[in-house]
Amino acid sequence: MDLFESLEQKITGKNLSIVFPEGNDARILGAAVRLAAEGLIKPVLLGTTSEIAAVAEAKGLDISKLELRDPQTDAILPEMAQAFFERRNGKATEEQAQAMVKDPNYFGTMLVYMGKADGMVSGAVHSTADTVRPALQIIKTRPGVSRTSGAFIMQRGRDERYLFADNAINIDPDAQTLAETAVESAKTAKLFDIDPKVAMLSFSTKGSAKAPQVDKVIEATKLAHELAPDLALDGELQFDAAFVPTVAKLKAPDSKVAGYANVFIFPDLQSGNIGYKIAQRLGGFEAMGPILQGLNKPVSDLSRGANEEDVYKVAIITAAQNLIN
Ligand SMILES: CC(C)(COP(=O)(O)OP(=O)(O)OC[C@H]1O[C@@H](n2cnc3c(N)ncnc32)[C@H](O)[C@@H]1OP(=O)(O)O)[C@@H](O)C(=O)NCCC(=O)NCCS
Ligand SMILES: CC(=O)OP(=O)(O)O
Repeated sequence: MDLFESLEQKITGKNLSIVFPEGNDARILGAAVRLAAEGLIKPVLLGTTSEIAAVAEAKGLDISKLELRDPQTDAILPEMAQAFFERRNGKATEEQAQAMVKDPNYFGTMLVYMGKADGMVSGAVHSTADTVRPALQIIKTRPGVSRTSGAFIMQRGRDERYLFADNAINIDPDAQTLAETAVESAKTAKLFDIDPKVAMLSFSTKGSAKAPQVDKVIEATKLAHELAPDLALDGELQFDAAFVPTVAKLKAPDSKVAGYANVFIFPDLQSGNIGYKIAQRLGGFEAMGPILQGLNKPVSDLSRGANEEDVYKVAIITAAQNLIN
């Protein structure tokens, strides 16, 4: 079955609502109208109603099925500011809380935190840092996960599909963060009908190079095995050893994962972010994400290079994350 047919089946009838803080962006508006018309999710768009209406009119879109909320004037603001103040627990004053919840990314994140929406999709206009920081501060990670990470589903054609992580969040992850990223990525992969075989990537395969950066991946592999003993996972592996069976036979002949990996864990954000964009722009893969993993509730960032179709797909993925979290 096609990936999106499968995800759509999973969310149909669940009446899940997704909040879009960038409500007056034409790509967001187009995707939201389509999602509502197809009855897949209930979109909640943030922004000034007149501005959203003007963009919709210019695009010829009917926004009658969308819920619009203005973070500057919404009646929930006092209750939200109090909930924010309590959640920040000494890290914001009451005055700061009242001001911060008017920011669309904070307002949207608070709707999710307060159970008024089932997920949030932002980042078509805002940077990753501005998009995800409210989620890190308010929604926070699930028990057992100390750091959230960002994954991409990489798809080419109908059936060729891999999961890459972390391509978005942790700049220089330590071994524990890498291990958690690997375990969370395997869970995310299952949502996309990938039977996970996880490769811990490096510039070294099984001791072929010596460096502190390699030691980190070796340690992360050990920790990941401890966290998830039944998971098919191996490292440290170069990408060719992880992916190409003939190379795997030469470089890692005893590995059950090498040559057949479909979940790739990058050792740092330089390699991860560069790696996914090369596969996307040179390799012809569609890159869906970044999907934030390990949070208590689903929040997704978008690349600022995203188009309307990307927004549509990331919203469906975000809604579907409710079913694994
Ligand atoms: C994600 C990112 C914005 C966090 O940076 P930051 O806001 O400066 O982080 P801080 O250390 O000030 O932490 C802010 C809060 O988030 C939490 N946090 C930070 N990183 C976290 C992570 N990976 N997982 C969970 N929580 C995290 C901190 O614990 C802190 O919480 P607190 O305020 O309740 O104590 C930063 O790591 C970043 O810029 N990453 C790269 C993003 C990027 O540009 N990617 C490329 C394009 S996709
Ligand atoms: C994920 C990512 O790289 O986002 P952006 O292109 O917006 O920096």
